[in-house]
Parts: sequence; C-alpha cells; structure tokens
Amino acid sequence: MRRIASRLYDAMGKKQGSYESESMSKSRNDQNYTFWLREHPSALTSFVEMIHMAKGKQIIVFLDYDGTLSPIVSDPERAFMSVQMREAVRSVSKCFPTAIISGRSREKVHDFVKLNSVYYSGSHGMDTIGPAPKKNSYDKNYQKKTYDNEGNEFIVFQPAQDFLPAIKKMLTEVKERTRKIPGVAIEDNRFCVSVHYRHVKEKDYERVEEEVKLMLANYPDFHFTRGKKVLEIRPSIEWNKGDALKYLLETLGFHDSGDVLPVYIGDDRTDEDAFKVLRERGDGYPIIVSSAPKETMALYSLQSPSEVQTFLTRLSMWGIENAATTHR
Ligand SMILES: O=P(O)(O)OC[C@H]1O[C@H](O[C@H]2O[C@H](CO)[C@@H](O)[C@H](O)[C@H]2O)[C@H](O)[C@@H](O)[C@@H]1O
Repeated sequence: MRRIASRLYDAMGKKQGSYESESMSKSRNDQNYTFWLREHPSALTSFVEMIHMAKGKQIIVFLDYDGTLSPIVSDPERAFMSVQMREAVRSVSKCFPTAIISGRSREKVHDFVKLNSVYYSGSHGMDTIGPAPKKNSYDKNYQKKTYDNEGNEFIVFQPAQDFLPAIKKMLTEVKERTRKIPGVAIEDNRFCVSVHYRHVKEKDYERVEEEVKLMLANYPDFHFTRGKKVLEIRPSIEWNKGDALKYLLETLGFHDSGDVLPVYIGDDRTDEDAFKVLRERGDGYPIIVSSAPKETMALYSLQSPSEVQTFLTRLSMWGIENAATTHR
C-alpha cells in the first residue's frame, strides 16, 4: 500500500513536466501531500486513536531538536526555541520521561533547551546523559559518573571517545580546506563535525562535498551523512540515534518491557534510524515533521514545529488528566 501511494505521487510529479503554471504546481504538490498523508496521518488528527493505545503503558517521549523543536533558520547559532515550545516540553517532561536526541553537541542543545527535566543525547546519540545502564552490555570504559546540582548521580555514555583526537584534527583541516569557498560554516558538535553549505552558491556545492571526501580519504574510520544543507562528518561506529533511543529505554528500565510506548518526533534523515528502531520493535509512534511528502519509516506526521508544540501540549494535558483519574 505504502509503495503504491509513493509511486502514485511520483508519477503525478513527472506527468506534469516542466511547463506547468505556479498554480498547477501548487495543486500538484497539494495532491501529493494528500496522498502521502494517507500513509503518514497527522499525529494531531490521529491523537485520540494513538492515545487509546497508550492506556496502561508508560509513554516515553524522544525529541529531535533542529526542525522539530526549533524551526530551521539560516544561522545555526540562532536556532532558538520559543518560550511556548519550552513550556510544552517542560509540561510533557513532567508527565513522561523525555529525552532530546540531537546532532548538536550535548552542551549546545542543553543551552538552547535550558530544561533540567529532560535527558540529553548529543552528537547524533554519541554523547548521552541519563541513569546508569541496567545491563552490562554497554562498555564501562565509555561511561563516566556525573552529578547534577542536587547531587543526583548520572552516567555520561560516550561510545566514540577514542575518536576525539582525530575529530580535533579534522576540525582544523576541514576549516582550512573549505576556507576559500564563500559561505561554508563549520560547526563543532564534539563527536561530529557539521559542514554547513546553506550560504554557499549552488555552483559550489560540489566543491564542498569534494573537499570533505578528499579529507575523509585520510580518515578511513569516518564517513559523512547528509542533513538539511549540511554534511555531517562522524565516526564509523555502529551507533546512531536509534541506538541512543534503545540505550535510554534500557537505562530508564523499559528496554524489555511490553508496557512501554516510545514516541519519537524528528524531521531529518538521521531521525530515520530511530524511526526504524520503533518500527522494528512494533510498539511505538515514530512521527516525522514534514510539510512535504518524503520517504520515511515514520508512521505519523506533523507539519511543523508549531504542530509539534500543539501535540506535546495535548499529550501533557492527557498525561495530567490520566494521572488524576488513575490516582482517584
Ligand atoms: O539532530 P538535529 O537536532 O536535528 O540536528 C541536525 C543539525 O541541525 C542543525 O543544522 C540544521 O539547522 C540549522 C538551524 O536551523 C540550519 O541552519 C542548518 O542548515 C540545518 O542543517 C545543526 O546546526 C547541525 O549541527 C545539526 O547536525
């Protein structure tokens, strides 16, 4: 069914050719989106049905940052979260365990979100703070104890620790290599390096990618993935946002539990790793943030960060109401 609908909107796209007017193109896009929505229904219109499945289960909320909690903006340093969104995340985190899994460094995403009631995982899941793992399957060499201001103990898990010296070198090298390409911005995300080309002239996109590839030829333990006008250089370890999700479920004590309902909301390709984990588990809600049709493993969709805010607010209202009825 999914395949058939995908083919339909592809075919509709091609049939119109390049001579269509703006209004024809808009109407085609609307139709494509309508087809896609049938396969990835809105998490808002499906809210009651979704929440019905949550009865008796522990909801755990996982959120991406850029494009999910904050809109995509031209300057990565100014991707601020609105006060209202912060309030929505705060409310949801008071009802359900909540974690933010971002491509940014853990410290940076914490600085943007500014909430102590959520767990943070940065560098696409390669730097996670949370409770101590229950199983011994996570390498102790990459775990470090830390304490919050109230003296509560947490574990920082950094499975890509060994790659830090090489990442430092690469950071200098990639800056040097792309220095002459106007518009490139390099972001240090601790265990990953983001090469932004949003402000690069389209004719130079290939040059950026070429420089990254040439550099990576000397670093066989690294590769890059693509995001929104960004190339993300990362260590080639078997660890991604999906693994971070599994890790957090385990540390929170829910890995093997049948009574858990993980909700993951994200907008980008790296979030697909987390969607995949939920699809494989068969017990969660993968929700993509997109206002245009795209290939995804997500089951539900939301159009924009503003819809994410509405969804989180409704979820926390349901959480408060549910807790009240349970305790009566
Ligand atoms: O996993 P995420 O939290 O979604 O982080 C992915 C990347 O997001 C940021 O870049 C993107 O958002 C910027 C601000 O809106 C935008 O300017 C940029 O073009 C986007 O690619 C962040 O700056 C990257 O480091 C993250 O890897």
